[in-house]
Amino acid sequence: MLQPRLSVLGFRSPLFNANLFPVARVQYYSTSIKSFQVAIDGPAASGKSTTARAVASRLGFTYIDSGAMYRGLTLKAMAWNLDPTKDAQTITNMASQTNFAFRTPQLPVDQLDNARTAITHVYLDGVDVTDEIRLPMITRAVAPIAALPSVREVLCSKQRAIAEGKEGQPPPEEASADSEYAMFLQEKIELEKALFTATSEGDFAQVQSLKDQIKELGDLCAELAPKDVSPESQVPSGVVMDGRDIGTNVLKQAHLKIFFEADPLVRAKRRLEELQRKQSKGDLPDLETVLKEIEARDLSDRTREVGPLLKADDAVVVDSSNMSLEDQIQTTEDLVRRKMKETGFA
Ligand SMILES: Nc1ncnc2c1ncn2[C@@H]1O[C@H](COP(=O)(O)OP(=O)(O)O)[C@@H](O)[C@H]1O
Ligand SMILES: Nc1ccn([C@@H]2O[C@H](COP(=O)(O)OP(=O)(O)O)[C@@H](O)[C@H]2O)c(=O)n1
Repeated sequence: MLQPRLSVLGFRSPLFNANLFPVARVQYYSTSIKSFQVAIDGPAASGKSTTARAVASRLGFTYIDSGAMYRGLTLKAMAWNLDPTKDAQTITNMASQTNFAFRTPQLPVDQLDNARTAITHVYLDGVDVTDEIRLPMITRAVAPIAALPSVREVLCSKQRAIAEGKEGQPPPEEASADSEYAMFLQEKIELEKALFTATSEGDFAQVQSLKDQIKELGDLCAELAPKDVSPESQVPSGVVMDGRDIGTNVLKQAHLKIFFEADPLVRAKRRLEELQRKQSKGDLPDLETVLKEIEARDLSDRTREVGPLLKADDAVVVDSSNMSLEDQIQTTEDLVRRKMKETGFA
């Protein structure tokens, strides 16, 4: 059973937009505009997200972090005290009903420091969960949820929709809190927070009552959500998506596929350095623990039946064990630019 320890999860300021409840949206898609697609896969801490984000930023492409979606769903499942061995269907329904969105701030693209420290904001139903989804308890719990075939089906289809610009628009930076819709949404988020606390305290009467209220408010918000979007402008000129099964499954037709490799010990050292950078105080694991966790997650990711971590036959392998981050980014950017020329995109 997943243990929630939910008191540490604090939702931050809610932001609002038209895309929080996709059921209420009117959508018009253009099929004539096609993006250049780059699929990046590889094991944990091989440099996928840092490189993918930097390259996307240099090329003006959209970056999609598929792992953040599995992490986000894990966060939500833990908040509702769900167990992947027993509650697969509920977790799958939760995945379908969740709106996932990203925002990567545009930073000067030539500075390596920016590449190292840049973050992509991740929104679950309009709520910024960027920090919460990186908590070690989420990292430890994500693999069994990501192994559920029905969950993968839902999230992979959402990932394709985001790549095509049909979903995943982030909430506006300036939230407009004056509409009735925004007011109800704010209330719903407050109740979600109360639900986290009630679940962690085992107050089951309160949990049930909160769930009922959240459901009612959710229905109301879905009705009131602004329905007009202009999807034509949402189709990105290019996308870089990273994960485990992007080249083999999600974006099988990607124009370029890259598979990052790196020695497990090198990856563990990088992850530990990252933890040290982010977390100046508190309990830091030792190198051996980080290495063990990385190896366990790699094994689970490589051996699951659906969507395993696998190099696509047509993927270019980049082993970054002895590469600086700068070299890894430059090598990837060069591969993308070359392929864009070959395929008539540049
Ligand atoms: N080639 C590299 N050299 C040194 N550090 C790297 C390199 N690639 C990535 N890193 C660092 O390693 C850590 C893990 O990289 P990340 O992009 O999060 O990996 P992934 O997305 O594959 O899990 C980050 O702190 C990143 O800055
Ligand atoms: N396309 C993907 C991406 C991530 N995942 C799962 O989500 C977990 C977290 O992905 P991540 O990319 O955030 O992980 P890190 O490599 O950054 O540690 C992975 O260990 C996989 O179990 C997946 O199954 N398929």
